[in-house]
Amino acid sequence: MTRVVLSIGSNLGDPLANLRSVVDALGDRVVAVSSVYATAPWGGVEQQDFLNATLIAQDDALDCRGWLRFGQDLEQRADRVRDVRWGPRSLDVDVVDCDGTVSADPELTLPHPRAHERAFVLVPWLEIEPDAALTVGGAPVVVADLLRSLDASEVAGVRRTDLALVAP
Ligand SMILES: Nc1ncnc2c1ncn2[C@@H]1O[C@H](COP(=O)(O)OP(=O)(O)OP(=O)(O)O)[C@@H](O)[C@H]1O
Ligand SMILES: Nc1nc2c(c(=O)[nH]1)N=C(CO)CN2
Repeated sequence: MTRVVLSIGSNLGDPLANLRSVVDALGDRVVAVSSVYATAPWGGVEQQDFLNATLIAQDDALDCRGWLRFGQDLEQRADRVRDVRWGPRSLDVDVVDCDGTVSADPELTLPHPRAHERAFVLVPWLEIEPDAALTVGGAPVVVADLLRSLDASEVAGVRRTDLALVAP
């Protein structure tokens, strides 16, 4: 049994439908789904705002690599084109955490190497797991503390919408 934290995002096509496709594919493996947040683009590329959410899921058979492939398969199904780094995309599925595993493998770095810098990941995560912690630089850090140390303007760029993903 593995328990993962997934960050999902979209700013192309029908972003809400793209996010819903992940919840649908997970089915009863969903443990918790955050609200959907409209977020200002992170990373310096000028583009449309994103919709983002964070999910917790568990599965008896999938290992951490299996979760990576699961996400990549859904990205492909959403016709994701790999073009500009940190640019527009129909669907991005990132493995933020997988059972607390720490790995520097470039194909699957755990925890996700940039999750701790991203309010669009941490704010929704905190909503569904208020005592969440993430390993940063080899030590566990409480997500609420990570958020406090992020640039206030980035946090201010995260706006909760009244759209909600409904878990099955
Ligand atoms: N924890 C992880 N979750 C998802 N992909 C990862 C992870 N660690 C490494 N990768 C690798 O990152 C590669 C690039 O992923 P992707 O195209 O989604 O990056 P990106 O969304 O542009 O940027 P970022 O990784 O900063 O979110 C993938 O081929 C994947 O193998
Ligand atoms: N707000 C926001 N910004 C981003 C996002 C995202 O999901 N949300 N994904 C990116 C690609 O990794 C780059 N920038």
